[in-house]
Amino acid sequence: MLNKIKIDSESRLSEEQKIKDRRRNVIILIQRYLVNSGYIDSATKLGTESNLTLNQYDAADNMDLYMIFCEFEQFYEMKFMKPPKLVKKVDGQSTPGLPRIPSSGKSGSNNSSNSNNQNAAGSNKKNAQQSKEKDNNSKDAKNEPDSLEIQGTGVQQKQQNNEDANHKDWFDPRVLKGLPDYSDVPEFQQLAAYLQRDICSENPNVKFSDIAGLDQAKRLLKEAVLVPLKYPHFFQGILEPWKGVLLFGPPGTGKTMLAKAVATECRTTFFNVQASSVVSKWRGESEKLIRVLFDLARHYEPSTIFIDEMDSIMGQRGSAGNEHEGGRRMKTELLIQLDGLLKSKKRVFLLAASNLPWDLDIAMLRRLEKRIYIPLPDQESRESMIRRYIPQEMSENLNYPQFAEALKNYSGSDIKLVCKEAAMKPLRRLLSQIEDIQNLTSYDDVRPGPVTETDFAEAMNQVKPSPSVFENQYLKWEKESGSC
Ligand SMILES: Nc1ncnc2c1ncn2[C@@H]1O[C@H](COP(=O)(O)OP(=O)(O)OP(=O)(O)O)[C@@H](O)[C@H]1O
Repeated sequence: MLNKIKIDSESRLSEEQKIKDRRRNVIILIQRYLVNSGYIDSATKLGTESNLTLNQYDAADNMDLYMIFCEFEQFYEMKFMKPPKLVKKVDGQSTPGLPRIPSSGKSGSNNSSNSNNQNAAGSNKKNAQQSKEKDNNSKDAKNEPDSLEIQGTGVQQKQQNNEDANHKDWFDPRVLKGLPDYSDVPEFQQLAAYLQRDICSENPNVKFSDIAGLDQAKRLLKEAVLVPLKYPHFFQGILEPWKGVLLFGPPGTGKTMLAKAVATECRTTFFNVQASSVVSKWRGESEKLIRVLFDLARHYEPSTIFIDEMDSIMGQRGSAGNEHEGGRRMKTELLIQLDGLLKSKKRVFLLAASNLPWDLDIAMLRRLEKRIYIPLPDQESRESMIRRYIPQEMSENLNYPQFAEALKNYSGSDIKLVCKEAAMKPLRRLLSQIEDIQNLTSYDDVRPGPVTETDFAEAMNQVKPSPSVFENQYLKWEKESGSC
């Protein structure tokens, strides 16, 4: 026993020593870089402030910071097929936790004293370094906007700084963290790799503002995920954020879009699970898959798990006498995982969607704390969808309110189909004219004509609304079991 304590203590000390050495090395390498670049004052100040000077230690032969950066860039590019983002633009305002360096006054005088102290050799080297850095910076600037951020720790900070930034690369840095260690269970490793590849999606790039209407659902989802991530200290005790939300309603009304908007705007890692395909693909293994799914979501927190068609895996237990044993085990595992989620402090959020909420298992329903009805779009939402898909400049005086009224009972995805069909009509007319024109050398100035009222009316006749026989049933269920 004593021996074990001694070994543990020695290994802890050795780990601590390694960390100290690493920090010392970083300071020394920075000082050497500053001196070589002619920033003598800054190097001296750093030496004084850190109590570490180049008289005590110096960079080893053939070792300098610039070279380390180059090698890191090469390694990263080889591994991820793109250059790393090492620095990011800031807005010049204060950033939480980081003291800002004044941009004038003191630093200006530093610069001038710097120049006094520079020797010729240092100055030459500095110019060479600066031009090399300029090349690199301009290369970086093209690849803006995100910084290299590992583990998604600065979620709130990134939200403030990059609200309008292009979200293209936001997901990759978190994945840099690698998969959890399943070396003792290779089977789980395989499942984790599958989940990461096929289910853990890149930035879905849907904003709440892309979704027409559904204001109450948007408000609630923001309250459940976005606000607690931004202001975690308000959401303690009884105000713990919601962990499980059910979106129910007819098909094609924007449930998946809402889930994607949550993931995009809250910058959470997004796991998009199509329940029926998981069950058929992983028959017999699906309970393990559920376990690894929640493991991964915790690992890459903050995360959103979206399970579509929840009723296909969480139908009432035992109701179908011939229920598959594997299916039963999977349901149980899902309930266990949800219990864990509700108790844990990890920022993992489950969003489930169902067209048949009355078929859901009661135990499951109890764990989905909020149940929100996503109805067919109202007049205003229908009009805004038509305007988005066929904007005024594409149409010939379309009477938008009138067509929105005529599309009552159409879902969002039905409306999209109608608009697509209507927009195809002028294109078809154009294509048939092009076929008749001999010797057409350039298509550059050839454009389809506007969408006319007749085009739209014909498209409406062609695309019928998907039958929504359950509308009354949804309302009844919302009255009895909804919660928002
Ligand atoms: N409220 C909406 N605003 C804008 N577009 C919408 C809206 N609702 C639906 N759509 C359009 O319909 C398509 C399908 O929507 P979505 O996949 O979110 O529906 P869903 O409710 O998840 O359907 P299902 O229940 O069949 O999975 C979207 O890609 C979008 O183009």
